[in-house]
Amino acid sequence: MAPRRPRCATGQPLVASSLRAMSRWFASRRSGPSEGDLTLRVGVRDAGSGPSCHVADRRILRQLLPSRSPPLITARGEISPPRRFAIRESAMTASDCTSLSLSYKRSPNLTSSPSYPLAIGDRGGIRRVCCDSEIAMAGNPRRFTVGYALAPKKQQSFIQASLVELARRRGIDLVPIHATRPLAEQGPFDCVLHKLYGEDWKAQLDDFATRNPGVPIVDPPLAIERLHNRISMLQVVSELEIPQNRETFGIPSQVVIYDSGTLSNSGVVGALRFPVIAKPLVADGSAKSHKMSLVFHRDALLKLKPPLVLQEFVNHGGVIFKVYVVGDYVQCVKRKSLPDVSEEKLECSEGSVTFSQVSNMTTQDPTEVEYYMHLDEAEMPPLSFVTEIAKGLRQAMGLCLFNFDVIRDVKVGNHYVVIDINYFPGYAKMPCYENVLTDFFWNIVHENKGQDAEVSAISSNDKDSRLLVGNHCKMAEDMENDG
Ligand SMILES: Nc1ncnc2c1ncn2[C@@H]1O[C@H](COP(=O)(O)OP(=O)(O)OP(=O)(O)O)[C@@H](O)[C@H]1O
Ligand SMILES: O=P(O)(O)O[C@H]1[C@H](O)[C@@H](O)[C@H](OP(=O)(O)O)[C@@H](OP(=O)(O)O)[C@H]1O
Repeated sequence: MAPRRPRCATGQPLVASSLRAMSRWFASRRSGPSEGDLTLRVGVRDAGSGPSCHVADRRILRQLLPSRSPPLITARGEISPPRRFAIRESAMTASDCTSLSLSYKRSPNLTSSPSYPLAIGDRGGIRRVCCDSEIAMAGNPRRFTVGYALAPKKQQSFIQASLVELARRRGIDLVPIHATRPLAEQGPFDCVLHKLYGEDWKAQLDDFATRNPGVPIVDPPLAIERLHNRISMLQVVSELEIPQNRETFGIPSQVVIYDSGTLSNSGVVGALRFPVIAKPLVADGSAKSHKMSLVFHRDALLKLKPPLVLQEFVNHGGVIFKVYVVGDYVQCVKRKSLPDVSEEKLECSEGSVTFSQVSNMTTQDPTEVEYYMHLDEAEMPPLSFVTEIAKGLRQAMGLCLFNFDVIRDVKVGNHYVVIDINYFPGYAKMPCYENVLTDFFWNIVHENKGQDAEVSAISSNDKDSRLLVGNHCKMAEDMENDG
């Protein structure tokens, strides 16, 4: 049975359930295209407030997304950065002049076809659901090819059938690039996605970029390289100029050690508070680069092998927050991390212990199981806060695909410490990764197509779209003005 028309009476909060009801109802109408590059937008308009703003609360949209099957809803509804999100469940109520709209369209560079408003409210509150469609797509839509060059393990985890299928349905073919054959002989591609290293690969990408100046390479090797050194990696965080209010952030105190002699130099290591974590200076994804030591006392430093970074260990309650960034999309998840080190433990622990890739480890030790039971209860950092950091990092680094690891200093409570940034992390572990990545590819190839044709592919409603300039992604300027 088709859902009943949703209503929200005057004075009621605009809650997720209203939107969910609307979306179910919308889906049941079958009044528009059911395939192709569909974009769902949820808008809210109040009398006199001018153009409708997009609904904003990610929690609302998140609840909408899993309840709908693609392609009717895409994560496109989540495009706005949270600070622009005007509607909060508790902050706004329906009034007689409030209207909610759901719209879908096929392509951002088609002009709007007439909308057909569907009146749904006969008493106050939400008056109408408007379906604005752009269905005047002539003939077969053009298909796009995204070539990917990934190491076998990465390919296996990232290129899931579900991703390939969703992208295919939206007109994007994901095609492997064979590292054993010259890149110039492969293609054509509308975008090249890669996580391969080495001088030969870099030279091939350079050559490809020269021959195909309009084809985005995600991401530029030079920008990625910054993340291969743990000092330059975190330097970018300390250079961010973001107003810090309720929550603050920074990086751990650290020193870089290039030779063994320096490990006994009080002038260099004397300022560090123990315990410290010794991390290989190079972070190139090799097993060696993940091998670390938690060092309790200064004399245990002497057996370490430079080049490395000594970083003060920050007690953080055994929880790490991983913030995944995909262009302008940001998602934060929590994982387990190293447990805190108390003063007592510090005193009775000898030397150092080694560890590797803690956040990906499964827990078997029963005492650990107990310790990590509270992971679920750990409070997440505000999404708006991590999103601001993500946006700052994205712009500063010129990267679209990365995640960063943040811990909360238990001594301070609202101070966060960024400890690691990874290029092209394990996105398949991220909920809804297929939708997020497909939207990302879609935006890249379509925005790029628009640029090629010297046509602004960004409609006045698409202010939060990204522009691809050269091989870098950056936010559209007008986003800034839309806050
Ligand atoms: N300064 C710190 N204070 C407290 N814990 C830390 C600190 N730095 C690292 N850790 C802990 O060590 C783990 C590994 O550190 P880090 O993320 O730098 O290593 P990595 O090998 O680059 O990790 P990844 O597997 O995410 O790539 C973190 O997940 C966290 O548990
Ligand atoms: O393969 P290297 O370059 O070492 O990079 C790793 C990152 O360091 C890890 O952070 C990724 O795991 P997370 O996505 O859980 O952060 C991890 O994800 P994966 O093992 O699932 O691919 C890797 O991306």
